[in-house]
Parts: sequence; C-alpha cells; structure tokens
Amino acid sequence: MVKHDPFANATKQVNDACDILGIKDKELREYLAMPNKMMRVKIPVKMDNGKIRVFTGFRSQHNNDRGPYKGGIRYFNPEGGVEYMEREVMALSSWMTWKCAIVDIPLGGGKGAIYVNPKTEKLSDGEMERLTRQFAYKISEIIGPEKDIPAPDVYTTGREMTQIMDTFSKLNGNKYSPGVITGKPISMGGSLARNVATGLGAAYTVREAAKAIKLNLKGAKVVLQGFGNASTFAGEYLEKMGAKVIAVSDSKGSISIPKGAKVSKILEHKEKKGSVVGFPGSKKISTEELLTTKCDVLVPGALENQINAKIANKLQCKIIAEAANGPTLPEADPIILKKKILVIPDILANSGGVCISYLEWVQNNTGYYWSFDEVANKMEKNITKGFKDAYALSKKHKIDMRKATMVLAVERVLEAFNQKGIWP
Ligand SMILES: NC(=O)c1ccc[n+]([C@@H]2O[C@H](COP(=O)([O-])OP(=O)(O)OC[C@H]3O[C@@H](n4cnc5c(N)ncnc54)[C@H](O)[C@@H]3O)[C@@H](O)[C@H]2O)c1
Repeated sequence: MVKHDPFANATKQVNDACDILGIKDKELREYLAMPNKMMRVKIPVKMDNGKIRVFTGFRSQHNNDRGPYKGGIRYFNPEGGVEYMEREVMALSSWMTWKCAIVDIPLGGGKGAIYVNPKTEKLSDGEMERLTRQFAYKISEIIGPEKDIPAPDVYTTGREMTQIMDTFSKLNGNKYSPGVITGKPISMGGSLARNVATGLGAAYTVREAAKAIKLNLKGAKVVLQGFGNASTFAGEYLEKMGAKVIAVSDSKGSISIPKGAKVSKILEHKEKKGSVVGFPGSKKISTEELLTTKCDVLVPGALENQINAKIANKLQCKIIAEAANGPTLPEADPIILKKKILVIPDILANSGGVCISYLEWVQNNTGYYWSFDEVANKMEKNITKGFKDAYALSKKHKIDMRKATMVLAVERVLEAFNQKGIWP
C-alpha cells in the first residue's frame, strides 16, 4: 500500500463531520464513508501492432441517496500504481457525493478511471477509441441517465464522452441517450457555459466571500496559480467584478505584474510564447513568492498539495479560492484559520463544473436547451446558496469552511438516507 492514502483522507473528513454532528454510530459512519459499489474491470484492447493489451479500469459509485451517481472518468497512471488508483477513485467518488450535496443538486457521487497515460504512452486515435468503447461496454450495466452519469476528467475530453454515449446508446437498442454522460461537445448535446463553469463558479464564491468579510472587489488584487481552464476564467470573471490580476503562473514559471494586467492580454502572450513567463512589465518570481504575494484573493488553480505549513505561515491574502482540487495540505488548515484567511474549499469553489454538468443532464433529459445566461444564472443560484449555507454553519459551529462544507453535505445526505430507509 502507498504512503499517502487518499481514501483514508476522505474517510477522515467524513468522520470529522460526524464528530461535529454528534453522529457516534460506527456503522452509520461506515455507510457514509464507503462507496456503495466499486467495479474493477479488465479492458482488452487490440493495439495497432496487432497485439492485445489488457488495461485496468474502475468505476466507484459512492452514494446515490440524493440522486444518480455523478463524476468524471480519468485516464491516468498515478505513481502508486493500479492499487493506489483504486483508493484514489474511491476517495474522488466520495468527494463528488459531498460536492453535489453542498450545491444542492439532486445527484450522488461517482468516479471512474483507466490506468493509462495517453500522453506519455502516445496511444493512437484508434487505440484510444477502442479502449474507451471497451471500457464503456464493461461498465455499461451500471451507468445510465437514471443510474450513473460520468463526465470528463484528467486526460479525457468531449471526444471520449461522445464515444461512451454512442457505445451506451448502441448497446441499448440504439436508444438516443445523451443523458448518460456530460461534458459532451455542444453538437452532441453539451451545455453552453460548461467551458467557463469552474472559473465562473469560483468567481461567484469569491464574490460571496468578499461580501462576508466586507472586502470591496473593486480594485481587489488577485493572484492566480496556473493559467488553464479553471484559473483563467476565474481571473476573467473576477476582473469583470472589478478586481485586478497582479501575479500568475503556469508550468514554466511564475510572474509578478505589479501594475496588474488583463487576463486576455496575458493569454495572448501565452499563446504566442508558450508561457506566461516574459509577459511585458512582469518580473519572474518563485512559486513560493507567487503564493505568498500580498493580495486580496489567492486562487490556487493548478495542482494539489501546494500550500504546506511553511507557505501557510507566509500567506498574505484575505481569501483563498481553491479552484484546483486539493491545493492545501491538512497541516496548513489550522495555520490559515489562525491567520483569519477565509478559505473557500475546493468542493465548493470548483463546484461550478458539476453544477453545469447537472444542467446539461437536465437539458438532455427534457430535450430543451437553454441560453448561456440561463445556464450561468441557474448555476449562480446553486453555488451562491452553497456558500451562504456553509458560511452560516461555519459561524454556528465555529469551524473553518472546509469542515463546514463537509458538515453541510453530510447532513444533506443523511437526511435523504433517513427519508428512504433501507430496503429490502
Ligand atoms: N476544468 C474544470 O472544469 C475543473 C473542475 C473541477 C476542478 N478542476 C481542477 O482545477 C485544476 C486545474 O484544472 P484545469 O481544468 O484548469 O486544467 P488545465 O490543464 O486547463 O490547466 C492547468 C494549468 O496548470 C498549470 N500548471 C501545471 N503545472 C504547474 C506548476 N507546477 N505551477 C503552476 N502552474 C502549473 C498549467 O500550465 C496550466 O496552465 C485541477 O486541480 C482540476 O482538478 C477543474
């Protein structure tokens, strides 16, 4: 077994929430923590050289008390190998349950994965399609618009989602089934606003956090770690709310732009030069300097495990919006709390993505499609309410927002479980 066990971490978070809620029953705690079902499949694929290669895939269905399972499918090869990936998928499916409950959408938690790195292993388009369709076939009995609705994740895109939808439809007597999966291209029943969803949602949560701590976003200084989908849209929407981006980074390095710059201009530079580094009027800085820049809002929007105890001690921001998954190590949380920095935890800050996935599914199931603004406005309502509900709980129990979001989510799932009871 690997050193760091993500599922143990997910289980601890459930237990911490149960402690606050006064739930002592060990069996109930186990029910909340463990996935309902974990499917592990062999995926034989005929490779281009004529040989057969057998891949391993997973689908973890954590909890469906509030609605069908929901969560991405990633193609990746984490360092810990296949056994580590199994634990990781279980943990990620658990986080999806809580994420959906916080923003109060009627879905549960799921996650899937294939142990493969399509980038480094350079799989051809044909090999990728055969792998995807064979995996879809293997999990077809447990997915479906009313059962479990996957989505894209690390190294999977609208292309794989379309192939899974088509495989599922053909296996079911050619029944058009766009609602079996989300994150599809628009031409395949995808939703408008899905591309900006995570960054836009993060910006909405920052707006609510700013109101809560009486911070004026007009002229507020923003630092973005990462310059991809989640972070650039978060930056652009914060700009629309009056804020100014003063430091950014990508995989090639970090820069500080003391006078501030428009995200669109930095993007133009990155498109031409391949990195944010070298942007006119900027100075190259270290990752630590980026994260500890004096600012109002820090958006870690790239990688996990970025803010450790050392960095936490040096932070000079008022709000942290975790657009990335897991950017803060548990050791840093008490330090951040002591420094009175308001953290919008990942399961809330980046939940705009799953909110709009839910709205894609609703549109697919009704066959009626909304405009960009209609979708964005619906997401805004859910994520804003999620922030307000969690913030109220954090005040009531005198806990940080990370714990408060978990308490809120566990309460909501338990309520559904108690309504239904156990059958048979
Ligand atoms: N996109 C979504 O809808 C979505 C939804 C929920 C959560 N997230 C989370 O947001 C994070 C980013 O996802 P994304 O979709 O924006 O990915 P992306 O691939 O679009 O962007 C990632 C960015 O991180 C940068 N990066 C890589 N290594 C870095 C380093 N060492 N230092 C600084 N920057 C580095 C890359 O250069 C890139 O700009 C991930 O943790 C992901 O799980 C994304």
